[in-house]
Amino acid sequence: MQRRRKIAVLGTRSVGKSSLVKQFVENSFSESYYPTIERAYLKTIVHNGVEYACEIFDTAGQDEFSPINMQHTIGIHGYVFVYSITSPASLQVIQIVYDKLCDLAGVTNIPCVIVGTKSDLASSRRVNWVEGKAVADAVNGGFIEVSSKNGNNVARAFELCIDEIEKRLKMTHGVAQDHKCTVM
Ligand SMILES: Nc1nc2c(ncn2[C@@H]2O[C@H](COP(=O)(O)OP(=O)(O)OP(=O)(O)O)[C@@H](O)[C@H]2O)c(=O)[nH]1
Repeated sequence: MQRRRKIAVLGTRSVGKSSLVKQFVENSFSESYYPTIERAYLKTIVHNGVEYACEIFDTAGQDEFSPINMQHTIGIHGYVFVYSITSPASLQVIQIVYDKLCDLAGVTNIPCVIVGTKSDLASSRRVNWVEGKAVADAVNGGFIEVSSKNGNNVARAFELCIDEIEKRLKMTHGVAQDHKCTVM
């Protein structure tokens, strides 16, 4: 049976959210930067022998002052929080956005994966692997570094998000079901 999973991709501006989603869904990458308004993508994947119909919401960038859009909470099963390995500030924003989401939802934990993008830009790296992993550990989420330019680890990032969602559904329902793990 196919399972439907809704995933929201959050993170500050220009970290590579759209590039990550487009590489995953369309296997394409562009060096150009077009600020995102908001867009949903559909992609079906098979992971651990189960078919998942994923609805992926690519959001406009948030910063530490952005209010959380309610559309980013209702019906969402899990989150991909994106920062760039070239920007320490973008990693800090993740913790802030995560805390705001938890406050809004009245929960202490949200199924998520922390994704460090632009891993191909080794000479511009300003956030090391350990620093990214520490934030992921603090929010109890998965962690991975990816390059949307060369495709490295992109699919794995979404599989890790599915893993976190399934873990949560098993905890709340005893067995992974098609329920929405609505954080509201
Ligand atoms: N080298 C490299 N560049 C990347 C990578 N991912 C994104 N970029 C570049 O970074 C810039 C911003 O990427 P976007 O995907 O538009 O970023 P975004 O987070 O969706 O931006 P907003 O819509 O403003 O929130 C673009 O010029 C991309 O080409 C990557 O993995 N490697």
